[in-house]
Amino acid sequence: MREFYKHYLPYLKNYKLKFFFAVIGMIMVAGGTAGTVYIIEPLLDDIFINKDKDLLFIMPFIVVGIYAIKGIGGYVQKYYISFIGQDIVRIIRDKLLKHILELDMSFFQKKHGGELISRITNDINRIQQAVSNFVADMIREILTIIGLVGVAIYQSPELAFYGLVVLPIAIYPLSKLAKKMKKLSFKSQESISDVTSHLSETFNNVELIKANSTNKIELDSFKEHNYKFFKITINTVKTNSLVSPIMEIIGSIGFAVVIIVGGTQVINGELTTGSFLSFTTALFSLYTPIKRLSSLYNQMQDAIAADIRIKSIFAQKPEIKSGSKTFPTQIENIEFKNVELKYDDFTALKDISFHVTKGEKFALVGDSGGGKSSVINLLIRFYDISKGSIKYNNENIQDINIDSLRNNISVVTQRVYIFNDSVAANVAYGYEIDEKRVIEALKQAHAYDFVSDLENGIYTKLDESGTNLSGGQRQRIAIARALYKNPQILILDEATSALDNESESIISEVIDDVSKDRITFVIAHRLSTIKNADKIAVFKDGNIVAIDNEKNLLDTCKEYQRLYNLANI
Ligand SMILES: Nc1ncnc2c1ncn2[C@@H]1O[C@H](COP(=O)(O)OP(=O)(O)OP(=O)(O)O)[C@@H](O)[C@H]1O
Repeated sequence: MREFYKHYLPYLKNYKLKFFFAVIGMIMVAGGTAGTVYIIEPLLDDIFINKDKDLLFIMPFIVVGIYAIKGIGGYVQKYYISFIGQDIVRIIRDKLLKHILELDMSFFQKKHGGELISRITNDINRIQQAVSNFVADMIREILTIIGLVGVAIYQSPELAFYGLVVLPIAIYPLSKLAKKMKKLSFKSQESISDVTSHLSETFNNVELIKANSTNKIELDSFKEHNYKFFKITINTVKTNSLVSPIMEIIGSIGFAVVIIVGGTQVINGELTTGSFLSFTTALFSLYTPIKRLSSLYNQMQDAIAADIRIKSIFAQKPEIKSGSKTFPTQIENIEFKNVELKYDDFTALKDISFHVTKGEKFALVGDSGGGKSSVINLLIRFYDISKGSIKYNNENIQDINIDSLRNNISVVTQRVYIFNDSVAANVAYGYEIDEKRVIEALKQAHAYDFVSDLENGIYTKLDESGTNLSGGQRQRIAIARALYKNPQILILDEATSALDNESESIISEVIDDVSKDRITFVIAHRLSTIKNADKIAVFKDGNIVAIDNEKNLLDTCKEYQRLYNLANI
């Protein structure tokens, strides 16, 4: 718990004034509660027994006054504490997403999107309870306890001793429950993360699920996760609900002793009825804040578990470090020299060497899994090499600033991302919209014809999943987006695979056109797309078996001949 607050206390420091108001509110609530208990004594002894008429008319005002103080205090405390908690959570959420987005691609390959969503939403919500409400509730309950104990001791120190001495007995079972709660909290957070992951996977693959009629399989597997979460939640409720009966049973023992001792004192005239009643009410009222404190402690375990999960993400650091040099203003050449790439223990690229100069189109072909996309991963520095070197104009890739590198490269893949925004915003993604340039890019990508037929032209809103466009149209929007950036390096990774033959041949011409003053990499299974490439690298099992133009490869490279024959069957 100390660790937890060490982590969040610095955040609380920014809210000193708000916290001060909240504490005033808490003091008003605690004072009000103690006051309601205290007034029982004058109510009974002075008004009912001594028949004090003056007090009879003052008392209703006092009662209303005390409750007003308690009510206003409660409101002030709740508002400021919620404000602090929600604001801290907002800041942590932003920080967590910023941190996650800076992590390496390898992190995202290993983590489910759903799990990450669960961390940013569910786990952080659990922390919100702890950083504000729990602190506030704890302070308020402790102040209330102090107030009530004060009243009890004031009325009768001896009875207070008998009434309160039983409390330590409760500590053992309650601490056992707290330990159990901590374990359950971990399980519960893992389980809700499974539920979220499953949901996100289901919605991402809804096409596949519907096309294969696997609704039932998906639903059954979801039901399993969902039921597991339910069971853990019920276990949590069971554990948490034990706090109350334990406290009450132990409390009743103290009360029984008080009845005997206090009752005797009242009968013998050593204690007034009012004092006795005021005391017993204080004692009764005392069990509620103590019960709440213990329950809060249990819920705190939930927040600690969430905090540990969140910290484990904050502890992840990107291994790919940005260099300090800016990307060359004019790219002249790119060189791979004896490059090796490992994904954990698996060597995906072995001894890769090639050289590309400005204006060239460099094609990568080969069987699936040959290593083509891995070369792209290296070009944009999603991964670092384990051997060899990659140079842009004789500058080592590791020395170049990553943002500046990526700002100069456009990648179009088979998987097209369309954002829930206008065509123009989709094309200019990441940059200011310049209407002229948007239209120019759309024209270059042969997309302007169908875009200008849309209801609002380039300002037509597109669906997030791009469902109001055909596959080929989406692909052309993606190509326009890549061209809008006017990149020095253009990478097309199976970018024409969704296009029909006619569109594909148009796009092939576009590629020829736009590749003149930059370096273009093209991966294509359809060899017709890359027939004009200046160099074609033939990949097999992580190696390049030959690099040449199509004519020479057809004459000399058996692997290329095999691919060519397969493509033309
Ligand atoms: N992130 C990754 N983690 C681990 N292994 C990977 C990763 N990405 C690719 N691989 C493995 O590296 C090898 C090369 O993959 P790569 O995607 O580069 O092939 P490719 O030639 O582009 O294939 P395709 O034509 O199917 O896209 C494959 O065996 C693949 O399983």
